[in-house]
Amino acid sequence: MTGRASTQSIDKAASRRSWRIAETLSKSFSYASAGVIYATATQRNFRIHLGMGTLAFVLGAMLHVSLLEMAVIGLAVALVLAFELINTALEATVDLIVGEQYHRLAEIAKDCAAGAVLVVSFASLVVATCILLPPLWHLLAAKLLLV
Ligand SMILES: Nc1ncnc2c1ncn2[C@@H]1O[C@H](COP(=O)(O)OP(=O)(O)OP(=O)(O)O)[C@@H](O)[C@H]1O
Repeated sequence: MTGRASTQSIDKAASRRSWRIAETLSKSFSYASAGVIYATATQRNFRIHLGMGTLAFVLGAMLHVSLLEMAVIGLAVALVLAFELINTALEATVDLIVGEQYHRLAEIAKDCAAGAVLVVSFASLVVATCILLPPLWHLLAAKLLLV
């Protein structure tokens, strides 16, 4: 079997097992948007990260950081939000499998997924601080010296 033929047969097998499939690109986009809307509506941490990300963008704009620095902040914020979405997906999958029962492996899976979010959140905070703190410090120092 060629590579393409085997990919097609895997796709067919996967679609047979799915309750619903995205037949068009626009439907695929709308299902993905539904995931983001769900996380925003139900996940407190997602909302906190969204707020922090917005704050970083506003600060960046106010401090006139370069376009490249804004792009780095954007990537850092997107990374945290994407990890939060994956964490939410994993939590839902674990709950689907074990329900309300305690299972040590469910605990490990959820704790590790939350740990992954913590690691990227911390790294993104360091990145944003490295970019925003020097100009913020200059601005505050200039204001204090003028007073
Ligand atoms: N079925 C389970 N078996 C064992 N431990 C579990 C189970 N479900 C949850 N836990 C434990 O409870 C913690 C919180 O689980 P929960 O599903 O509420 O995640 P959460 O608080 O929504 O996580 P996050 O803050 O990352 O969104 C998990 O990190 C895990 O330690």
